[in-house]
Amino acid sequence: MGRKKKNKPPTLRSDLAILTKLNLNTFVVLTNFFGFLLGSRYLHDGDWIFDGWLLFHTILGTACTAFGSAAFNQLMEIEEDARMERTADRPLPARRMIPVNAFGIGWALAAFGIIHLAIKVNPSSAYLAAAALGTYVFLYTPLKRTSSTNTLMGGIPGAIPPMIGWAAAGGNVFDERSWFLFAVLFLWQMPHFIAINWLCREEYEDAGYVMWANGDVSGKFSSRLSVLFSWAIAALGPFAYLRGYCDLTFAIGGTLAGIYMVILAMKFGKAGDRPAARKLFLYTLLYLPIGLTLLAVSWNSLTQ
Ligand code: HEM
Ligand SMILES: CC(C)=CCC/C(C)=C/CC/C(C)=C/COP(=O)(O)OP(=O)(O)O
Repeated sequence: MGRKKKNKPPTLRSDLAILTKLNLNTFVVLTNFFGFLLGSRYLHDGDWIFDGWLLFHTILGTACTAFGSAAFNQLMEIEEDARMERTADRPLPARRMIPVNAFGIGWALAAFGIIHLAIKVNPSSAYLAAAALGTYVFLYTPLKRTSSTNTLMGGIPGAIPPMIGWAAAGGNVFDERSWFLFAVLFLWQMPHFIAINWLCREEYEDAGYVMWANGDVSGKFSSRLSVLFSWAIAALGPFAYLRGYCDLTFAIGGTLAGIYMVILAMKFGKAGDRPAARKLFLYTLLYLPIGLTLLAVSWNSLTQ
């Protein structure tokens, strides 16, 4: 997310990509897309045909809201970001962008995103996007300075985008399947972040953040937590199958993909070193497209 190696001189374009956390939010859009796909398949006899324009408006609105929320998050953490090597070269701490400009960009993007969803998609998708922005900016971001529960709270905005997609496709937000999508993303974020958190723990400590990995030199605590959440991820396969959400493809494939995460989390605990933690982090990034694709091909429709 931040630029660590200064291979190329920063440009306005690269600074905007950092301010909006383009890489991370590309994945957010991916989960949004899968939510839409699963909602459409569920409501339309398992058909792969869906409304392309509705999908376009959903992705545009969600992406802009997420980009705007990233700018607000960075506006609130200028001093902390300046103290961490990973984030020191972001445009605000590096003073290449003045806060008022970032504020304007954040406002314009977030307001456009939410209003666009409300007008072009539906009110529930707009409410969900506003809830994601609110929990990210007003709950998670300030909590990083005071409580390690911040990671659980950060899981909330990260898990809402697939629900936005589901609701945009016409799915009921309160349907158990919509909450299942929330659970997939919520659980996934834990090993994903625990690995990064451990890798950057000294920086987080120096910046004054209260995180799970603070003081965990051996990595044992971080590993135990990631093993626990990875087992929960593996259990999503049988759970979805038994609830009738999907067929055996995700039941088996999703479970195996989750078990591999358990193995990597255990190996990280044994080795307690950076390569093992990095492997776990990279695998979490791989799991997401694999797990969501398996879920999409496996997904049952309302009439099945
Ligand atoms: C509790 C929630 C989350 C936290 C605290 C978190 C934190 C982070 C951090 C600190 C990095 C940067 C690693 C680095 O600079 O080397 C990162 C990378 C990444 N995260 Fe997350 N993340 C969370 C949720 C998500 C979600 C919901 C997604 C998307 C679905 C996501 C996708 C990514 C991707 C694609 C990267 C790698 C790209 C990059 O480093 O720019 N994360 N995450
Ligand atoms: C529609 C909408 C608003 C979606 C929001 C999706 C979203 C951005 C989720 C946030 C996930 C998260 C807590 C990332 C870590 O941020 P961090 O700020 O701790 O990372 P950093 O240390 O790199 O700044």
